[in-house]
Amino acid sequence: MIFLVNLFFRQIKHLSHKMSKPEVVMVLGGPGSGKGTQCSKIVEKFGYTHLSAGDLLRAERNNPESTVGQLIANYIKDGKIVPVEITCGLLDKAIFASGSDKILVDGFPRNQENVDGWNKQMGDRVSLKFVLFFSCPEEVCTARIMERGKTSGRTDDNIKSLQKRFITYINETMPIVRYYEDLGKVRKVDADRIPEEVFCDVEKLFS
Ligand SMILES: Nc1ncnc2c1ncn2[C@@H]1O[C@H](COP(=O)(O)OP(=O)(O)OP(=O)(O)O)[C@@H](O)[C@H]1O
Ligand SMILES: Nc1ccn([C@H]2C[C@H](O)[C@@H](COP(=O)(O)O)O2)c(=O)n1
Ligand SMILES: [Mg+2]
Repeated sequence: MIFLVNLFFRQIKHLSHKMSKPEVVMVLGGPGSGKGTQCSKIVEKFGYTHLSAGDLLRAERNNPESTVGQLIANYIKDGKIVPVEITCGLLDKAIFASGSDKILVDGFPRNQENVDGWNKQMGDRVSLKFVLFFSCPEEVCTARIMERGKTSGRTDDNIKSLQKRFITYINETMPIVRYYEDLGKVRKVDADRIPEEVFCDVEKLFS
């Protein structure tokens, strides 16, 4: 009898675990604020799966069979935000393919269309833990990106694209940070310090 009761509760636990929604932390901040760098550290210390919207878009752009590759290439070079159907579709696929229940969504949502598309497609299927926001002055970010551009091979790591990315960030992404702030979801971290110091604050949010 005790064996059967134990088995029953083990099955319930197993099922509820399978049915629980992946927990998502969205990671926002200006170009070069250190989103990717800090995400790698979170992965290492806390076992999250890191999905960068920019990386997923670049992979899709580089896929010769993609029907939207050229469109993505144009948007990225111009520092504009790719239509949400594409980005959210890639994130959806990657989140559920990962099988992970702890996901970092890096660089998304970047505008109101991203928020609306996400809420519609993913709102009920994942649970938003918080939005990690890296605050960093534009001139610091610019210096970092120009340095990274010497070796990154990214088509948008040049001063012309970067200026456009910053305009997009100020005009379209900052209102989204404020939207989540009003919902009490934003955890702001000063990113204008060495990576290890930034991570000292980041890890407190996950511990
Ligand atoms: N705290 C830091 N101090 C100095 N350099 C940093 C710091 N964090 C990251 N970097 C460097 O700055 C560059 C940009 O960092 P990273 O790629 O993490 O930024 P990002 O926010 O993901 O940028 P993007 O939005 O362009 O993808 C990299 O070369 C990285 O090594
Ligand atoms: N939600 C997103 C995220 C990224 N992009 C495009 C436009 C960005 O300038 C580019 C690079 O992103 P990053 O690697 O810097 O995070 O990718 C987008 O359109 N929508
Ligand atoms: Mg990045």
